[in-house]
Amino acid sequence: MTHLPGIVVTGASGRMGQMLVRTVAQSGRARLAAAVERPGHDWVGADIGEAMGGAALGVTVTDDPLEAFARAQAVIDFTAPQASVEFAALAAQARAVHVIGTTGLSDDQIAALEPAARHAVIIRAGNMSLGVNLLVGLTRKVAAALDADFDIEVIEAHHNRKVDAPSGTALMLGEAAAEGRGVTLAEAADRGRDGITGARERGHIGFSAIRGGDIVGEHDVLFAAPGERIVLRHVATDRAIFARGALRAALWGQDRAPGQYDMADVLGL
Ligand SMILES: NC(=O)c1ccc[n+]([C@@H]2O[C@H](COP(=O)([O-])OP(=O)(O)OC[C@H]3O[C@@H](n4cnc5c(N)ncnc54)[C@H](O)[C@@H]3O)[C@@H](O)[C@H]2O)c1
Ligand SMILES: O=C(O)C1=N[C@H](C(=O)O)CCC1
Repeated sequence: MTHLPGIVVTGASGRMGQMLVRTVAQSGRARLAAAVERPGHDWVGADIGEAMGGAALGVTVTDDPLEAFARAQAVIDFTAPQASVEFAALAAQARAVHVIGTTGLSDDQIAALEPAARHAVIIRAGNMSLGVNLLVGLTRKVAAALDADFDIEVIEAHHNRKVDAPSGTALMLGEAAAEGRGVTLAEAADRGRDGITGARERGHIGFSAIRGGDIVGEHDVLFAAPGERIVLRHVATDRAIFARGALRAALWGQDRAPGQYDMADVLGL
């Protein structure tokens, strides 16, 4: 029996789920303790490695999250908003670190995580990559240095299967821009322009979302003023960057005090 921390991957058949299964299994720093899918999914009962089209990994896909979480030290969860809220309560019951990559949570769903965070570690971020988390800091800094002559626009592009907009990353970047400006994103955000919108309002932070093909994730923060523009850009070309960040978070969370954390905490930014 190995003493490496056991990790459960939820949503194991998904784009991120499969990347996480490979990342954990090949890491040498953790072991894949379980793979969870929703009840009724074709993969439940199959070996996760074989279901992914490769060699058996000796881990059978289960639809019983609590039983799986109870056998592990951490849960890495890139699924869907309501599933992540439910998993937070179960992970807290099992005292497992819960790493949440799921995006698109409503304010109420985010608030619903708080009871679980009183008993266990939750690490949640709309983007787990090092590059984006550095870009968040740069965005805050540039926004603080510029006045409202610079219109701020966050432009994001993702694959055609993505269900939420703006992306979690775009919202992180928007929050950072708002913080730099000394305003709240709730008061400054301009989302979903269509039709006769009127001229752009000074001080607003705009969002645009592109969806197409297999784009992994691209984000620009545009600062546009009369006579000049600054563009801060991150381009993801491989989902492995998110999976590596999530595994790093799961290991970092071991032995931390219960509470809610983000990737800036994990990366020491
Ligand atoms: N934070 C980040 O760095 C980051 C990076 C990539 C994707 N994401 C987010 O991760 C989420 C998943 O993205 P994806 O592209 O892998 O989606 P996907 O649709 O390919 O995968 C989601 C998986 O979750 C499973 N699932 C849904 N409800 C479930 C439940 N109740 N129990 C068990 N499994 C359940 C689905 O069956 C599916 O296999 C999205 O919210 C996406 O925005 C975040
Ligand atoms: O593929 C996705 O979905 C992604 N979601 C995150 C977001 O919403 O920002 C991170 C990038 C990929």
